[in-house]
Amino acid sequence: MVNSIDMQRLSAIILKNNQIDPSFFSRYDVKRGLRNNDGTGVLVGLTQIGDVHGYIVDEKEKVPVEGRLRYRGIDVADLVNGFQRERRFGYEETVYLLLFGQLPNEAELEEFKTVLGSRRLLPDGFTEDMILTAPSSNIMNKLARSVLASYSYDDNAEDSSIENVLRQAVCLIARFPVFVSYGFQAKQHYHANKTLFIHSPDPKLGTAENLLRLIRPDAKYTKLEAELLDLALVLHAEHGGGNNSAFTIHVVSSSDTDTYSAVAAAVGSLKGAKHGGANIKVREMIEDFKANVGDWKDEEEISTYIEKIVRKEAYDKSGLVYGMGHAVYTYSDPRAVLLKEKARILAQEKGLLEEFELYHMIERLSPAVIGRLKGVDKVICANVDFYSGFVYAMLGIPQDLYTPIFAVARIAGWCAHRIEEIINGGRIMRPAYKHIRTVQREYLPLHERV
Ligand SMILES: CC(=O)SCCNC(=O)CCNC(=O)[C@H](O)C(C)(C)COP(=O)(O)OP(=O)(O)OC[C@H]1O[C@@H](n2cnc3c(N)ncnc32)[C@H](O)[C@@H]1OP(=O)(O)O
Ligand SMILES: O=C([O-])CC(=O)C(=O)O
Repeated sequence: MVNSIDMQRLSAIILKNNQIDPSFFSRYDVKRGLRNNDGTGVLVGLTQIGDVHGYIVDEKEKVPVEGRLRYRGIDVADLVNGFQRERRFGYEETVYLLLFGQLPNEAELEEFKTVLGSRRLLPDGFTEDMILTAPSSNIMNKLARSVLASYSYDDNAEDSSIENVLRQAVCLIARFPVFVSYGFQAKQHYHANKTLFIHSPDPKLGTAENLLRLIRPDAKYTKLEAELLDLALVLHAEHGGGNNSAFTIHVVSSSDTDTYSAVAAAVGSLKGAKHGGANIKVREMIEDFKANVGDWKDEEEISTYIEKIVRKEAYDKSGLVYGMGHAVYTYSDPRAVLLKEKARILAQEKGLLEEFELYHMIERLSPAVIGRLKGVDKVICANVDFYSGFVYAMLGIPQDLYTPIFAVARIAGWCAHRIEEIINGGRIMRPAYKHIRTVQREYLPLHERV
C-alpha cells in the first residue's frame, strides 16, 4: 500500500511519463473521440434501431438542421402524440417497438405488459444480500452492482442465443426500476438516517407508476405525475448506436461476453457527467447560478457568470455548461423541446416561472459565450439533460434519481443494441492505437537502478 505522500510523488511520475504531445494527434490523423475533423462521428456501425438526425452533409459541408429522432422508423413526436391521444402510458409500447422492431397490436401489448409485470419481483434474498448490504452513495454504482449480481441468480447466464438474451433483457427491463428504487431507499436509510421503505412492485402497474410507487414513502402518486414520468422514459429510451453507453454495449458485446457484463459497463458509461450524469450536473449548476447571480433577469450578469463557468472559474471548474451541446444535434434536440414545454407548464402551475425563465436565459445565452470563448463555430443547443432535472424536481423526484431514471429508460435501447450486435456484429471491435515512443530502453537489473 502506498501512503498519501507516496501517492503525490507517484502521481507526479505518472504525469511525467504519460504526456503525449497534442500535435501528434493531428500528425497521425487520430480521430479523437471517434470524430471526423468536421465534428461528425466516424462511421463504425449500422443500425435499424434509433435514427438521430441533427445535420445534413451538403457538398462535404456539415449543414445544421432541426433535430429529429426516430425509433425503428417512427418519429418520437408521433409516437408520443399517438399514445397520449389514446390516454395511455407509452413506455412499455416503446420497449416493444425497440426490441422487436414493430409496434405491438392490442393483444401483444397486453401480453408484454403482463410479462414485464411478472418479472419485476427480485429473487429471494436479492434485496437483503445484494442491495441493502454495502449501500452506495451513488445509485448508478449500486445499479451496476445489482446488474452484475443478477448473473449469480441466472441459471443460464452465459447463453448468448437470441431467445436467452431476450429473456435476460425482459428481466432487466422489468427490474431496473426496482434496482434503482431499492438502491435509493438503501442510500436514504444508511447514508441519510431516513426510514427504510421497501414496497413491493405491483405487477399490474407499468414502469413509471411502479417507479413512483417504490420511491415514495406512502407509495402514492397522481396520474399526471406518472404520465410525465412515462413521457420522460419514452424520450430517454434510445439514441442510436453511437452514443457513449450504446457504443459501450456494442464494444463489450463484440467480445462475446455475457449480458450482465455488457449492461453493467453501459450503466458505468451513462453515469458520466458528459453523458446521462449531466442531468444532475445541470440541477447543481442552476443552484450555483441562483446562489451567485443577483438578478435572474439581468442578461449581462448571467452572461458574465456563464463566461466564468466556461473559463473554469466557477461552478465545478470543468469549463462546461451542462445540458448544452450535443455530438449530433445542432439547432435543436427534439426531446429537449418537448421537456422544455412540459417544464414551462409545470413551472406555471407551481409558481416557478422565474426559475424557468432563468433556465431559458442560460439556454439562450450559452451558445454565443461558448462559441466566443472556445473559438468554436458549431451550432449548440440544449440537450435532453437540460430541462429533465427541472421537470423531475417539480414532480418531487430526488436529485439522486435523475441519472438512474435515465438508465431505467435507456436499458431498452441497450438491450436492442446488444441483440443487434449479436445478430450482425460477428467481429471483435479492435481499433488501433499508434505507439509513439521512439526510444527503446534496456532492462536494468534492480541493483543498478537509481
Ligand atoms: C444524454 C447525453 O449524453 S446529452 C449530453 C450531456 N452532456 C452535457 O450536457 C455536458 C455538456 N456538453 C458537452 O460536454 C458536449 O457538448 C458534449 C459532450 C455533449 C458533446 O461533445 P462534443 O461533440 O465533443 O462537442 P464538440 O466537439 O462540438 O465541442 C467543441 C468545443 O466546444 C466545447 N463545448 C461543447 N459543449 C460545451 C458546453 N456545454 N460547455 C462548454 N463547452 C462546450 C467543447 O469542450 C469543445 O471545446 P474544446 O475543443 O476546447 O474542448
Ligand atoms: O447521443 C448522444 O451522444 C448522447 C445520448 O445518448 C443522448 O443524447 O441521449
